[in-house]
Amino acid sequence: MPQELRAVDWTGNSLALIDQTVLPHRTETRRIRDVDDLVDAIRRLVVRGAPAIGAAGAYGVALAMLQGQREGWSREEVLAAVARIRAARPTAVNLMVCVDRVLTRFDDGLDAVLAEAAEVQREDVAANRAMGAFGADWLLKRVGADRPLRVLTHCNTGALATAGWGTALGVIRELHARGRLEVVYADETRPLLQGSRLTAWELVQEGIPHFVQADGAAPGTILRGSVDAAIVGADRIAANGDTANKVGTVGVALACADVGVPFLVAAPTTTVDLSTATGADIHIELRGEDEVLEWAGVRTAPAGSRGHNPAFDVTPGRLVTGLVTERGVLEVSAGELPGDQLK
Ligand SMILES: CSC[C@@H](O)[C@@H](O)C(=O)COP(=O)(O)O
Repeated sequence: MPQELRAVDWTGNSLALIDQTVLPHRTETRRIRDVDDLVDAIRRLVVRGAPAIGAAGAYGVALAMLQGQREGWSREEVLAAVARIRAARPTAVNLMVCVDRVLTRFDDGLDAVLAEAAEVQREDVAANRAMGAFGADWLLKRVGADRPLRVLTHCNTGALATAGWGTALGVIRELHARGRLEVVYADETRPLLQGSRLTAWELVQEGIPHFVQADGAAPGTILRGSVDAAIVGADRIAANGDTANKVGTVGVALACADVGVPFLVAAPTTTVDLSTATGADIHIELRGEDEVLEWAGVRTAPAGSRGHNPAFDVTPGRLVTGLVTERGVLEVSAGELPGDQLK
């Protein structure tokens, strides 16, 4: 993928989002000018991935201000619209953190808000680049093999999921750039296929060798010894290291722990939520039943079945071998995260 690709971009008076619901078959950009359309885009995963929805939320403050100017909203109405953006999805803490950060410039006017949102975006790309280097260094040392590595990843954590480059996929891209990557096992990521549609698309753009596999294949692939490390992203990391990420992640972590394969979480410090004590306190988004009862809009489960569709699961901190942030790698399985190193 060309590095310039931006999942979230500000055009001057609107937000341009690459529509991730139609990839990889079509590359289309949605122009968003209204708060309702942004909330809908976040909920339907037109824009998705914790850092990318953080960036969209940051620009969403400017969007609400502009819509407020056009439609004569009061200050309270603009702030209520911002609150709706902030609550569009509950699990990824980046959305709340980025909206709150940009809101601190609200009283300084639109230009100040836009400058802060642009800074959120710039810092995210820089954090991803740093994580790529730290994660690759750590993995090569930890695995200690003098051959290229075979890594497994779950969901999509690349340029599409961030302001640019990627978190876990950024580490993978860095390994590839260093000539130290043999192959990626990309879990397809049921039910919305972020792995087979989005990660595989990014890997094809980058010329990175990969297999797409069913989520159910992941533990077996790890137990067979075909994987040197698993690398995933995160939507929220609690103070004790418990990590919410796309549903299916915890099975990967359990298999890695069983065979002693490193399980690495790559996430910027904006994903770390020290005010949430443990994973049990993380609000896990429950999505519509149809996403699991249907396939491409056609009902597959029998009439009478109910669907259970949590979008995320929580991997206990004890199963996380290392947490890569823009500051370096923390080995977290020993217990509580050292908060002073993360904020
Ligand atoms: C760098 S993205 C990290 C996480 O946000 C990612 O792994 C994930 O779970 C995304 O879920 P999604 O529902 O597609 O927004």
